[in-house]
Amino acid sequence: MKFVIGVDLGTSAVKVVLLNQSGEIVDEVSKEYPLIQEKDGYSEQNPNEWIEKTTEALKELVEKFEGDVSSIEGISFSGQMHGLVLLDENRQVLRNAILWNDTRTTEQCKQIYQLVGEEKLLDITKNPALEGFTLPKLLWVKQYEPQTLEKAKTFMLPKDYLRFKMTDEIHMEYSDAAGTLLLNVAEKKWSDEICKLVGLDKKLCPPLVESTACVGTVTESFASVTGLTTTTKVFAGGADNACGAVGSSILSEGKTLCSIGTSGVVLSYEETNDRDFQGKVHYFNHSKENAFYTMGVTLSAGHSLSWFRDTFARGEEFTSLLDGLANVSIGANGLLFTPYLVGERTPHADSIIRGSFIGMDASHKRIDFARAVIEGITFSLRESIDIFRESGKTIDTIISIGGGAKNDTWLQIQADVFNAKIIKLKNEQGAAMGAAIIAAYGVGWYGSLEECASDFVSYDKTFEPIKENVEKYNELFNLYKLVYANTKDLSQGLKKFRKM
Ligand SMILES: Nc1ncnc2c1ncn2[C@@H]1O[C@H](COP(=O)(O)OP(=O)(O)O)[C@@H](O)[C@H]1O
Ligand SMILES: O=C(CO)[C@@H](O)[C@H](O)COP(=O)(O)O
Repeated sequence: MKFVIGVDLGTSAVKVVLLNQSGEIVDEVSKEYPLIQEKDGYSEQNPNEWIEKTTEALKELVEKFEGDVSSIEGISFSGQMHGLVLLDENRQVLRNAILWNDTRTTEQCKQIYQLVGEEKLLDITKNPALEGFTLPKLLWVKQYEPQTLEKAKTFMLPKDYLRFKMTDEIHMEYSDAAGTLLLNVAEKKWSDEICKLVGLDKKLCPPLVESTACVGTVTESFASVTGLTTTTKVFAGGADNACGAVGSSILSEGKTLCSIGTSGVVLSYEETNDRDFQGKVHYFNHSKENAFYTMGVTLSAGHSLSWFRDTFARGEEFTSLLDGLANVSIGANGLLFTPYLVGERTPHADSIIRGSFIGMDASHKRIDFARAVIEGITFSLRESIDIFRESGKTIDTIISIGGGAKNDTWLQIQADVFNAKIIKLKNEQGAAMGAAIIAAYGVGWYGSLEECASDFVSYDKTFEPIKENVEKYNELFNLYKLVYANTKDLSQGLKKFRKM
C-alpha cells in the first residue's frame, strides 16, 4: 500500500492526515497554537511555532505508522490565507506573521485605493483592498517598521513558509498568491504595475508555481527530525479554501461549499475569470489549474463560538457546550448575535464594527446564548449566499465542512437558514483532504484532481430544509440584517475605549 500526507496549517491548529491509496484516512494528528492579540485589531502568530507543531505532528504520525515510511510517496499543504511572513537574506523570519484576521491596516487600504485606483485594482486583482489581504500588511510594515522591510528579501504566506522549511525551496502558488492583492489573477503573474504604484520592490515576490507542482523532496534535516524519508515528494498545495474546495470535490460549475473554521466562507466554483461581482465577493485562482472560485467571508465564524466557550465556559469541550442546542427553539428565545468580533468582510467590509447580543432577557440560559452565537454565524454566511443568489446563481445544495460541520444540529440550522440541502462529508477535514488529494494527483495515482476527488470524497448525511423553520429564519434574518446598520455608529463611538 502507498500513502500521501495532507497538512492543513489552520489558524487554530495544524492538522496532518495520512491517506492510503483507497482514499481512506489512516491516521490524523492535530496540534494547536495560540493567536497573539496584543492590541485591538491585531492578530499574529509566530511562524516558528507553526514549524514546531507541524514537526511534532508529523513525528507522531510517522511513529504510529506501521508500514514502510518510504511508501509515503507525497506530501502537500493547505494553509490559512493572506498571512504575511517576512524573511531576511539569510532566510530568517524578521517578525511575527500578521494574519488574515488582523485588521490594523484600514489606513493602508485607503492608500492602495489612492495609489492604484479602485477600478484598476479590481481589474488586475479582481478584489477590493481589504485589511486581511497581504499587500496592506506589507505597506503597514513599510510605514511603521521601515527597518524590518528594508531587511526583507522575500515575503511568504504561512503554508509556503512551512513548505520552505521542509524543502529549502522558496515558492508561492497561485491560489494563495491571489489573496495577496499583488497578483494579476487572470494572467497569473505578479503585477509590475501594482508593485510600482505602491512602491514595493517586485523582487520581494517569490517565484510562482501551480498548486500541483512538485517543488522538491523532504530535506535530510527535516526527515531526520520527523522520521519521514528524503524520497517523499513535496507538492506546493493551496490556500485553505481552495483545498477545502478540492477536498469537497467543488471542481465544476454549480457547486457550493460552506466551510466553518476560525473564519467562515461560502465558496462557489467559477470556470472563468470574467464574472463581475464588483468586488462584493473575493475572486481567487483555484488549486485546479486555470479554474477560479468566488467566496464571501465571515471573519469570526468558528472563532465566535470558540471565543464564547473560552470566555464563558473555559476548558469545556464543544460537545458539552452545545449539549441541548436542539432543544432551544429557533431564535434562541429572542436573542440575536452578530459575529463581528474582529470586524467583518462580507457583506460589510468594516474593520470597526463589533459584535452584539440583542434581546438579552433574565430568562436566558447559557445554551440560549450558544444557540444565538451559532444562528448569528449562520445568518452572516447567509448574507454571502444572498449575494451569489442575487447574481443569478442557483444555490440549492451546499457541502458543509470545517469544525462547524461536526454538530448535526448546526448542520440542520444551516439547511434552514440557507434554505438549501446541506451535505456532510464522511470526513469534515476538507482542507487537509484537499491537500492530500493534490499530493495523490501529484505522485500520479490519478490523471486529474476531479478523478481523485470523485474516488476519495464521500458523503455521509444530508440535511433538508424544513419549510416551517425556513420561514421563521427568514423573519429572524430580516431582523439580523438591521443590527449592522443600527450598531455601526455605536461601534465607532466605542472604538476609543478598546485595548489600544
Ligand atoms: N464539536 C464541535 N461542534 C461545533 N463546532 C465545533 C466543534 N468542534 C469545533 N468546532 C468549531 O470549529 C472551529 C475550528 O474549526 P477548524 O476547521 O478546525 O478551524 P481552523 O482550520 O481555522 O483551525 C472552532 O472554532 C469551533 O467553532
Ligand atoms: O482569510 C480567509 C479567506 O480569505 C480565511 O478563510 C483564512 O484563510 C483562514 O481560514 P481558517 O483558518 O478559518 O480555515
